[in-house]
Amino acid sequence: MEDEKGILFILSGPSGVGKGTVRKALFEQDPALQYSISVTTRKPRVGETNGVDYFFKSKEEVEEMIEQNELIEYAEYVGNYYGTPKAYVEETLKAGKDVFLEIEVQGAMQVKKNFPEGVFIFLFPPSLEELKNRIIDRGTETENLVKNRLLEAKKEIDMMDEYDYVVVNDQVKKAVSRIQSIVVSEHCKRERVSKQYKKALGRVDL
Ligand SMILES: Nc1ncnc2c1ncn2[C@@H]1O[C@H](COP(=O)(O)OP(=O)(O)OP(=O)(O)O)[C@@H](O)[C@H]1O
Ligand SMILES: Nc1nc2c(ncn2[C@@H]2O[C@H](COP(=O)(O)O)[C@@H](O)[C@H]2O)c(=O)[nH]1
Repeated sequence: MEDEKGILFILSGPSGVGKGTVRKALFEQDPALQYSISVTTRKPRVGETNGVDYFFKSKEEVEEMIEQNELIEYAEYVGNYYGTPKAYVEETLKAGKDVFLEIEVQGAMQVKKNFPEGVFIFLFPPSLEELKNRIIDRGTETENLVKNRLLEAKKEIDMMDEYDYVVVNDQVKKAVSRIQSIVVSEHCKRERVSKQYKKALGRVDL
């Protein structure tokens, strides 16, 4: 279906649940999927690259992007701005490719207003204890930031009913397989109603 638009998938869930890990594993399996790189005012972590993990920006630069309406959504999360550049998402969907956003819940709720046709997936931890251990073991946050992220996590989990799908990340492989099923299912749904698909059937004399 070449001139069909791609599907926008929104993957969210609390910090440390494994969104990045699962998304990277999913993309290894399906290189056709496209990742929307966010802007952030957070400082890069060891091993993170500008233009790969994030576009690292100053507060003023992100505020200018907000002012110029260049972001689909943005949020202030634990002291930093995070946002999704509009142009990349719109152009990639228009080109018929599926786009994944990996964003927190406040931002996801803004996307829901502007892209109600998006597919909203909430990644869920096996337990809060496991979530805490994953953030601590990642070793990227100070004790205070771990605490703040866990406080946000509780609020985020309260919003999970707003999502189309909830996927438990007990094991990365299983979570990837569940998301792959969602991607396939959403494509089937749209092909079923696609005018082009009906046209492609052609006519036959009975
Ligand atoms: N299924 C899993 N089982 C055990 N550990 C996991 C699993 N998924 C991810 N992890 C680990 O949990 C930690 C957090 O994962 P990751 O950074 O992908 O989370 P995230 O949701 O993207 O976090 P953030 O929102 O803070 O960026 C990492 O150290 C990762 O290796
Ligand atoms: N609303 C948005 N949230 C985003 C975006 N990009 C990432 N995120 C989320 O922020 C938190 C913290 O990320 P971290 O890299 O500092 O651990 C996490 O939940 C990310 O998914 C975005 O563009 N908009």
